[in-house]
Amino acid sequence: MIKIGILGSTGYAGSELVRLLSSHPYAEIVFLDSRSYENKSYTDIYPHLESKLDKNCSSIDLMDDSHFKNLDLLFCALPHGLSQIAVKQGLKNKVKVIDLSADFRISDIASYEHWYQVEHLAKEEVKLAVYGLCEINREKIKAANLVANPGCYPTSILLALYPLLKESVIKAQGIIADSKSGISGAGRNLSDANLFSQCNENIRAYSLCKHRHIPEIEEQLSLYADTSLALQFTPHLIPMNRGILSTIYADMNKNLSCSEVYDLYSTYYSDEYFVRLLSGGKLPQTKAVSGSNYCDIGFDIDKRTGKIIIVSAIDNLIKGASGQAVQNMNLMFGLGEHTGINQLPMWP
Ligand SMILES: NC(=O)C1=CN([C@@H]2O[C@H](COP(=O)(O)OP(=O)(O)OC[C@H]3O[C@@H](n4cnc5c(N)ncnc54)[C@H](OP(=O)(O)O)[C@@H]3O)[C@@H](O)[C@H]2O)C=CC1
Ligand SMILES: CC(=O)N[C@@H](CCC(=O)OP(=O)(O)O)C(=O)O
Repeated sequence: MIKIGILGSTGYAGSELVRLLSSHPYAEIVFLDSRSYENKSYTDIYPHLESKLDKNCSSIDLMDDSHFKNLDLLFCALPHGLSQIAVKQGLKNKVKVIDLSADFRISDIASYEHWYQVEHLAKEEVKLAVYGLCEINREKIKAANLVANPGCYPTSILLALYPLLKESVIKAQGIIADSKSGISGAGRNLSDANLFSQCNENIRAYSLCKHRHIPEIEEQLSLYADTSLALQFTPHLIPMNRGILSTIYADMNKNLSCSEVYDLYSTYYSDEYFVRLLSGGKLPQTKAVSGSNYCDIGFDIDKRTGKIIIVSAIDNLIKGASGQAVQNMNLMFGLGEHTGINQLPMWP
């Protein structure tokens, strides 16, 4: 069994992790960290896990090495800026770490500090981190001690663009990504902007030209394209609990038909368990991936404008966070990649 500690276990990402690990055949949860619910039964907070998990929360003092003694793996599901000391302590105690925050996703520390407006306290560890987009970095993840789990918007955009940039099918400059997210993407913390009465029957764009995922996405896309690039990214909040739909516009570099582009995508993804390529005019929708670790991708080419429009859908809390984190765990511990995360989507 893999002995696991979870920091930030009561947040939305943390609680989905707990749900998935509770039925994972090789996972044993050692501690469920929480500042706010110390000594409370986890199922008092999350009743859907009743009789599946009999454990109280504990507030973990990260400076106490004894917490790491019996651990194989630490998941950090804390808000960004708070994982750095935890990761340092985990690695020092020879525990593998998967961090769900943005703290280790960006290799350019100056860029991280600029976009996140915090000083990085674990700069050396950033060099050890592998960007945990499983379909693309699988071999590196298998050997990693520290995995930076990708952001939710980045996962939906990067998987959609990877084959096209690798094969220079599209121009690297001028890509536009327009994404919509359900409200759980904002986490469980109370905020005026996330009140039901302000989100329901409402759609709004936010963080125009300055969303914190921009440097993360650009860094990865630049690697695929082998040139630096700037992405136009606009996120929207929509009145749903979960789900991300990204619509991405790019200029074609080559005069290819839809079936040729489909074949190209297939060479990258036909063996990928969690990427579903849609054909025959079908397009992704959030409900068709809800509750699952799938990323659905569809596209069309507009011959009038010379653009390809790619649409991708994920569940922000699963492939966009906790499902991908478990996929990373499976890779790091030599398990079948879909162990514990092969739930089919819910419908309706
Ligand atoms: N929500 C999503 O769709 C996604 C989230 N992520 C990432 O996962 C991480 C967790 O996100 P999410 O679960 O949404 O966030 P939440 O706000 O829902 O949960 C974070 C949890 O961390 C704990 N915590 C510990 N210290 C602090 C602190 N100083 N301030 C606030 N909370 C604290 C809190 O639990 P307690 O008080 O019990 O200790 C809180 O419930 C973030 O880094 C986020 O970026 C990544 C991809 C998608
Ligand atoms: C709807 C909403 O507010 N979404 C969050 C992004 C989700 C998240 O938690 O960020 P990471 O993926 O980097 O961890 C936001 O825009 O900040």
